[in-house]
Amino acid sequence: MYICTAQQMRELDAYTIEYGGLNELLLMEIAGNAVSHALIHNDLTRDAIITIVCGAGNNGGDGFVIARRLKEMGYNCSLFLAYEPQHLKGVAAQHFTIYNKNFPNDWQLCDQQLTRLKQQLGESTYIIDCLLGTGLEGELRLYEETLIQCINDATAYKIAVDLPSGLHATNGRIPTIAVHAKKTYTLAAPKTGFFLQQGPAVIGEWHCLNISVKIAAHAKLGMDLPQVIDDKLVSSGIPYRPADGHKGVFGYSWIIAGSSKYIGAAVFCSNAAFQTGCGIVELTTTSAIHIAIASQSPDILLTSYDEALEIPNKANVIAFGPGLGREKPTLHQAILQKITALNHPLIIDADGLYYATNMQEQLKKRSAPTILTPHPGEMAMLLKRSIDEVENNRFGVAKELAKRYDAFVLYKGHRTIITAPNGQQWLCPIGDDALGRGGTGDVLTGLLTSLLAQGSQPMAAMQVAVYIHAAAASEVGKRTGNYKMTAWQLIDALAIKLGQYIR
Ligand SMILES: NC(=O)C1=CN([C@@H]2O[C@H](COP(=O)(O)OP(=O)(O)OC[C@H]3O[C@@H](n4cnc5c(N)ncnc54)[C@H](OP(=O)(O)O)[C@@H]3O)[C@@H](O)[C@H]2O)[C@@H](O)CC1
Ligand SMILES: Nc1ncnc2c1ncn2[C@@H]1O[C@H](COP(=O)(O)OP(=O)(O)O)[C@@H](O)[C@H]1O
Ligand SMILES: [K+]
Repeated sequence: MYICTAQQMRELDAYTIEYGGLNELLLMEIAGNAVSHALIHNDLTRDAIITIVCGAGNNGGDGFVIARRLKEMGYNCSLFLAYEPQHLKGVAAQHFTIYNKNFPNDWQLCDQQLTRLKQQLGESTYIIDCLLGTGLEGELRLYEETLIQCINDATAYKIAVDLPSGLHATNGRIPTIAVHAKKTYTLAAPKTGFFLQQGPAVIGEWHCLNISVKIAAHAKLGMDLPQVIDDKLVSSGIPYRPADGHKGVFGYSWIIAGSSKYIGAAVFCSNAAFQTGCGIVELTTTSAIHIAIASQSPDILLTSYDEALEIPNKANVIAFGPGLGREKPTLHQAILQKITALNHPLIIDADGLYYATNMQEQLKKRSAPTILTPHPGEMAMLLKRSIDEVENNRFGVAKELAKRYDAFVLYKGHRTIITAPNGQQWLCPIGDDALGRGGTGDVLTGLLTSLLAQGSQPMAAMQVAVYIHAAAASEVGKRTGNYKMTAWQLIDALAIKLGQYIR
C-alpha cells in the first residue's frame, strides 16, 4: 500500500478527475459512501447515537455524504456544521445541498457558546470527525481548536475521516491540538503524517478505503511513493525452509560484536540469529567475555577480535557493530576494513556505524549489499546533523544516507523506514514501547543477519525482520505488559512469529 503526502494526494485526485472520467462530486460521493459502508460493517450498532462534525472544506463535504447515507439507512445521526452553509464552496456546497434536499433543515450549527454541541457530543456513542482533512494549513484557528477540544472531551468513540482534525497530513505535527481518534478511515492512501512525529499517537487503528483514486498513476506523475509493509509481504519474504535442509543450507552468520561492557549485545544478537533458523552462528568478540558467553550460549561458535583479522571463516553474511564500544578504535577499524573488502552482505549497526563514517568511499564501492541500521542518534552522527533535523525529515534523510553509501538503510524508530540504494522506501506500521529498551536493536540485527544467511534478498530480509521484530514484541507486551519484556522473551517470540507468518 502506497503512502502519500497531502500534495501528492491532491495531484492524484486531480489526475483521477482529469483522466479517470470521474468528477469531484462523484469522487466525494464514492468517498462518503465508502466510509459509511465501513462504519456500518465494522463499527455502528443499531442503537448508536452518531454525531458528525463537519468543517467548511471537502473533509466536511465527505461528512455530508456520510450523514445522508447513514440517515437513509435509518441510523440515529446528527449533523453539526462548524460554519454557516453559505461559507461552503465547490463540491462540499453541492453535497450539502443534496443532503438538505433529502433531509431538509435536519442539521445544526455549532453555536457561539457551543452548549448545544457539547451536550450532543456528551450523549453520543460515536463522533465522526469531518472537521479538517488534508487541507489544514499552519497554526490551528482558535475556533477549530475549541471544537476539537469539545470532541476530545466527549467519551464517545471517535472516528476520523481521512485523518484526525488538527494533525498535519504530511509531516505528522500537531501544532496545537488534534482529535484523538480511536479509528481513522483514510481515503485512497494513508498519509505520511500517520507515521511521523505525533501522528501515530492520534490516528488510532487506521484503515485505508479504496475510493477509485488512481494511485497507480504515481509513477507516471514522477512520484516516488513509500509503501507500507503488510502481512502478505512478510509471509512472501520469509525464506523457504526445506525439511531436508542441513546446517549448511541454512547459512553461516558471522557476528562481530560485544565488549566487556556490552556483553548482552553480543549474546542477544548471536542468539537472535541462531534461534531464528540460521544454521551456524559465529560470534567474534573480546576473549575476556568468551567464558561468560559460552556458559550462556553454547550453540554459538566463539572467536576473538584478534583472530578476525587472520582467520577466514565460512560465513555467507556478516554483521558488525552491536556493543563494540569505542575503546579499541584501531582494531575495530581494521576489522571493518577487512570485512568491507569481502564479497558478503554486510550489516553495520550501532558503534559499527561510528567506524563506518571513516569509510564512506570504500563502502560505496562494495559490490555486495551493505545494510546500515541507524537509530536517530546514529543517523544524526552519520549525516553530521542534529537529532531534531534528521527526525523532522525521516524519509528524506534515510534516502540521503542510502545514496551516500550506496547502501540499504534501516532507519529505526517508532515507525521504522527501510530504504534501498535506489531510493525505494518501505515503512513498518507496527511496533510500540515494548521495544523501547536496551538490547532490542541487537536482537533485530541478529534476526536480519539470520534471514540474509538463509538466503533472503536484502529488501525482503529487512521487511521481514522489522515487522516480525515489532509483531513479536507487541505479543510479548500483551502477555507481560510493555514495562517488562526482556530481550530473551523477544528472541523466543521471534521464532514463534516467523512460524505464524510462514506460507
Ligand atoms: N479532492 C478530492 O477530490 C477529494 C477530497 N476528499 C476530502 O477532501 C479533503 C481535503 O479537502 P480540502 O482540500 O477542501 O481541505 P480540508 O481538509 O477540508 O480543509 C479545508 C478547510 O480547513 C480550513 N483550514 C485550513 N487551515 C486551517 C487552520 N489552520 N485552522 C482552521 N481551519 C483551517 C479551511 O478554512 P479556510 O482557510 O478556507 O477558511 C477549510 O475550511 C480530504 O482530506 C478528504 O477528506 C475526498 O472527498 C475525496 C475526494
Ligand atoms: N516506541 C517504539 N515503537 C516501535 N519501535 C521501537 C520503539 N522504541 C524502540 N523501538 C525499536 O527498538 C529497536 C531499538 O534499537 P536500538 O535503539 O538500536 O537499541 P539497542 O542498540 O539498545 O539494542 C529499534 O528497532 C527501534 O525501532
Ligand atoms: K477529519
